[in-house]
Amino acid sequence: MIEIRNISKEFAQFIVDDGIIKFGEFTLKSGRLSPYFFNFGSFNDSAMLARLGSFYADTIVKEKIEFDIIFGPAYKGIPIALTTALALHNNEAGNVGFAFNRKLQKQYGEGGNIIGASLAGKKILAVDDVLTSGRTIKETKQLVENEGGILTAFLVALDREEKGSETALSALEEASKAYNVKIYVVARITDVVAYMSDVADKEQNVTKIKEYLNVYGK
Ligand SMILES: O=P(O)(O)OC[C@H]1O[C@H](OP(=O)(O)OP(=O)(O)O)[C@H](O)[C@@H]1O
Ligand SMILES: O=C(O)c1cc(=O)[nH]c(=O)[nH]1
Repeated sequence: MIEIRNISKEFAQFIVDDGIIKFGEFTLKSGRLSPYFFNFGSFNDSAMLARLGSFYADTIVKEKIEFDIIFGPAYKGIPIALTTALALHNNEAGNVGFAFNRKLQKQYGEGGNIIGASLAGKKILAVDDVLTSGRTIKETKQLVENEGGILTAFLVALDREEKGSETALSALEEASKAYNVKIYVVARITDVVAYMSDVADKEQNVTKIKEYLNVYGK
């Protein structure tokens, strides 16, 4: 019998077991105060980075995401774009172009704020670490359009499954509709909660995430 992979479950296990999910008090970009944090900076060695890239690449293949260029919004999107492009290449899924931006415009040398493949006239898949309010999707769309590209897809490792700020929709649905972009995720916070609920000594932190989701969850 062929066993079907559950990429979301595997990713939840990876980020819990390797301590990527932190607990404490964290102020988010949205201003919300969260008891947990998906800490991208903890993917801090080559083995973890390569494994992370495989999760993005496997999701791209599984979801049959169509795009011309992978774009990584600064800062954390930059290493994600690189490791995803390399993972796709190593999977023999193909050779893909990638680009990323500088947060500050460079005034000398080659100048500008985009590095890598040209986005002009291309279908862009942006990659990022986490989706909370969707504000970064709006910012990325603007960056891509400034270069003449079309942001068609956005892939994040973790959807925190929070509510949107403008409508009754989730942040993901709200952003997808407002910016006309398909949003894909490797895993959701409920996958993380499900995995943590099966592991000893995680009850307190599971309760904290659930309490947070009772307030800010979709
Ligand atoms: O859905 P949102 O509410 O936009 O929140 C999620 C974004 O916030 C953080 O980025 P930040 O702007 O802090 O960027 P950096 O640390 O990668 O520079 C995070 O890396 C996501 O990109
Ligand atoms: O919303 C954010 O700012 C945010 C949430 C999270 O879990 N991790 C992160 O790096 N940023």
